[in-house]
Amino acid sequence: MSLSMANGVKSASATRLTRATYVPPCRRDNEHVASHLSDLSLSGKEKDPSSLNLNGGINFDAYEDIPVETSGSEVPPPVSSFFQLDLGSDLDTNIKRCGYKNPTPVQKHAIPVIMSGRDLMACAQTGSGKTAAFCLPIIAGILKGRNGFSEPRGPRGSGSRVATPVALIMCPTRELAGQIHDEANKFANRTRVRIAVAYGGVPIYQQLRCLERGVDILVATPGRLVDLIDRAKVSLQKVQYLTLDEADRMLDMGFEPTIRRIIEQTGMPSSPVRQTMLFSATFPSEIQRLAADFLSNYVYLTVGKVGSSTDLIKQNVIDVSNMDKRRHLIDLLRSQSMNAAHGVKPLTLVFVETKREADSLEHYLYQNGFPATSIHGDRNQWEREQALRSFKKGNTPIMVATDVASRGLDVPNVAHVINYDLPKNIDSYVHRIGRTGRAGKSGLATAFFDGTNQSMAKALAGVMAEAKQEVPEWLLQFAENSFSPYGGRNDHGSSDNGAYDAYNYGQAEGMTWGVETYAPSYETGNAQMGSYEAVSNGFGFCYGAEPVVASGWD
Ligand SMILES: Nc1ncnc2c1ncn2[C@@H]1O[C@H](COP(=O)(O)OP(=O)(O)OP(=O)(O)O)[C@@H](O)[C@H]1O
Repeated sequence: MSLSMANGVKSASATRLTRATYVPPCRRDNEHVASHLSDLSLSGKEKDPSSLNLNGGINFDAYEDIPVETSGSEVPPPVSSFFQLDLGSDLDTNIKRCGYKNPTPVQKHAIPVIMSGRDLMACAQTGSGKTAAFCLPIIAGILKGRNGFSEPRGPRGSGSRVATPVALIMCPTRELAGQIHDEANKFANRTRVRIAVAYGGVPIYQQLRCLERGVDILVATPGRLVDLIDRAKVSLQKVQYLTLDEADRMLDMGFEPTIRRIIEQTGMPSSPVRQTMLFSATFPSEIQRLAADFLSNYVYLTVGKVGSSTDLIKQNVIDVSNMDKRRHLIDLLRSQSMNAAHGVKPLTLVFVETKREADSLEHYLYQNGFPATSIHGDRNQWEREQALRSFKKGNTPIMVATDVASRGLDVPNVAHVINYDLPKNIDSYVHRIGRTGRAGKSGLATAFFDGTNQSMAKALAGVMAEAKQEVPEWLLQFAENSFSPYGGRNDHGSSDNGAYDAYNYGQAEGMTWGVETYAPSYETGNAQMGSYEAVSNGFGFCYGAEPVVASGWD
């Protein structure tokens, strides 16, 4: 926690409020929520949530104040427009087609670094465009024959049955892999760059068929990749670009030995022949070891503050007893829908602790006239994809979710995230609320705080203060009385499952990156479901398929 946050908490007035004396300002909260949602500036065209094109309406001024720090020698300067990047006419066209007018801060800084051939360790806030930050320069590099390769790799026409991608993007979950694959395909549209995705839980033969057509960029989860290598269906000997996305989470999930094996024992060219990019939200010592082992002369880029949320998200916390939560939720949703601009039903994501509660709350909402769906680990893949599709289209504008939906899920129009049950650690909170307020849009996050959440008070107050949010006096009082300084983090600021942020790490371990800031907001591992490379119906890994993608929920 930053000094300013800590001070903010400590400087709270000494008035002690107890739960018995405190009266939750429910009505005021609901009015506040409703007015905020009606301010979310939906234009006429955006009345139908499924038709929203948020990319065109990005408020880039919102990013102007974000602190950006770089360290490393001779860091290539940032650009201010995509065209300055000289990505090539195909990519310029595709960027326009995607509706991207200007690069986001992480893109402004990271793309020139990657295009210059340097290794990169980058960290940026949720929803700030990290995927394009690594996809665009890789595709441009392949098209331009940078790093000595101008031809697509793989079996196509080569007589070989072994796919030999020139770029490998590794990530922890099948949903994230699908999402990256989808994004990369948009950028590579009508170019000769071929992109495939491979993840576990689905029959491997479908993926093999795609790989046999030849692949330049392979997006993969570690387990399935090892399987493909062992079957001699993929060779990494030609890999020139290696990206580890959500690297910290892969480590949390126990993938380190697998990742090390893939990088060190499969014939992949070593650094600096190979260019390596590491995208991570937090910087535990394992990540630094990984960086030291696999990156050379790298640039370290940070956009935003460690473990913090973007101030695009209006955070609201309401003291409500466990017994009153349902009634309060209904009140909240009712006033939200009554006040919603132009009758728009804002997409609302409600996070709960357990799968059972997700089912039960979905049912309860339906009974009370709120079309809702749910997403959690006990639902099969078809149900999950259905739920997500229905949510995205606004048919069921409320989705009740467990933590499986907290990370990476990119549903552009989520207007409101409600932490019906607060998570156990603050990282998770930051990831959850990061499902709204994406790509320069504003969003709203409401947390229900009850007596069982006292250990979260200090961290929650800190995250709110850091994002320039108004912290209620009663929360500051809880924070003062709280025993846990980090809200589920251990003494080093680490979340329960191991990762911690550079800021806390820097304080605890004397780390000097030359910056005081950093890290965006990924949550760390979620043990709710056993497998992270779980089942899919097979959509999404052949070209032209239209996958329902969402990362981070498994
Ligand atoms: N330059 C841009 N202009 C407009 N929209 C953009 C731009 N870059 C990215 N986006 C859009 O912003 C959204 C968020 O991007 P992305 O999913 O890459 O964020 P992220 O930083 O990886 O988020 P998370 O940390 O939650 O995974 C996506 O819908 C993406 O299409």
